[in-house]
Amino acid sequence: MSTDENAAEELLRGPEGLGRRDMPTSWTRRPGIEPTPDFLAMIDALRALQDDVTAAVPPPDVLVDTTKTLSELSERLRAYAAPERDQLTGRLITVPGRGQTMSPVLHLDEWSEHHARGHVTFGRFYLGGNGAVHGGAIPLLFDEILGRLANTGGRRPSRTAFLHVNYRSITPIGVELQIEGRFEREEGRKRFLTAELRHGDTLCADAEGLFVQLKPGQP
Ligand SMILES: CCCCCCCC/C=C\CCCCCCCC(=O)SCCNC(=O)CCNC(=O)[C@H](O)C(C)(C)COP(=O)(O)OP(=O)(O)OC[C@H]1O[C@@H](n2cnc3c(N)ncnc32)[C@H](O)[C@@H]1OP(=O)(O)O
Repeated sequence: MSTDENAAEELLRGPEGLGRRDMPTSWTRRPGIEPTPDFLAMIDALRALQDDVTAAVPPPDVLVDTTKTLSELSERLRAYAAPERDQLTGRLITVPGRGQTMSPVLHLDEWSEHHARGHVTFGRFYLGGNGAVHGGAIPLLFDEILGRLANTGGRRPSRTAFLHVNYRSITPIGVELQIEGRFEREEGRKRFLTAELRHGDTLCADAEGLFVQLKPGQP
């Protein structure tokens, strides 16, 4: 088993981890819906495509061909569109990246109810300019790690009320970065969390997030 598969197993088991039993049902995999290796392979291929499209400067004939193929693929998948409750992308919380391609794949190496540590590599798709990750992509990653921490440990569901991000130095694409998040404190429905993103000894960005516990019936 790979480290990620082990991590996914632990995530399911708990007891201290970001266990599936701690998650509100609507956000977890519904019984009977399992991520198949084929589905995850499709997501990996899409991630690679996003990176390749970003970097490519193809000649006109290749462009025409590629566009035709992409349109055909869209049409083919559209026939299998499911309602949100049955959707797989983004809901596979035991799989690094959750089976989605919006944010980069967050690999969690260590976690508890109050702390999480992991690593991530932003691909070419996330390039802002001059080798640096786009400033809008970094909050995606912070929301991911803090959102998980805010909602683990048997806590009731919460949503991000604010996410303050400080960009301390450029965040390079194509290299492994380290990320760490902490559950700092709770005041009534308010949960305060912090996180840092580092490249080696360099602090790239840090964040403070407020997550507010939802009241019954709040979407
Ligand atoms: C259902 C979630 C379950 C998650 C399950 C996780 C498992 C999945 C695993 C892996 C995924 C990882 C990734 C996912 C993470 C996702 C999290 C997101 O990104 S959510 C999308 C973005 N956020 C929104 O769309 C919120 C939109 N806003 C709202 O819905 C409301 O404004 C809400 C709920 C945040 C608060 O509204 P009120 O009406 O319930 O409460 P009021 O009274 O306004 O605030 C309560 C207290 O909070 C303070 N507060 C609220 N907003 C504040 C702000 N922006 N700044 C400062 N204080 C604020 C208020 O001043 C108040 O404080 P005082 O009790 O008086 O001390």
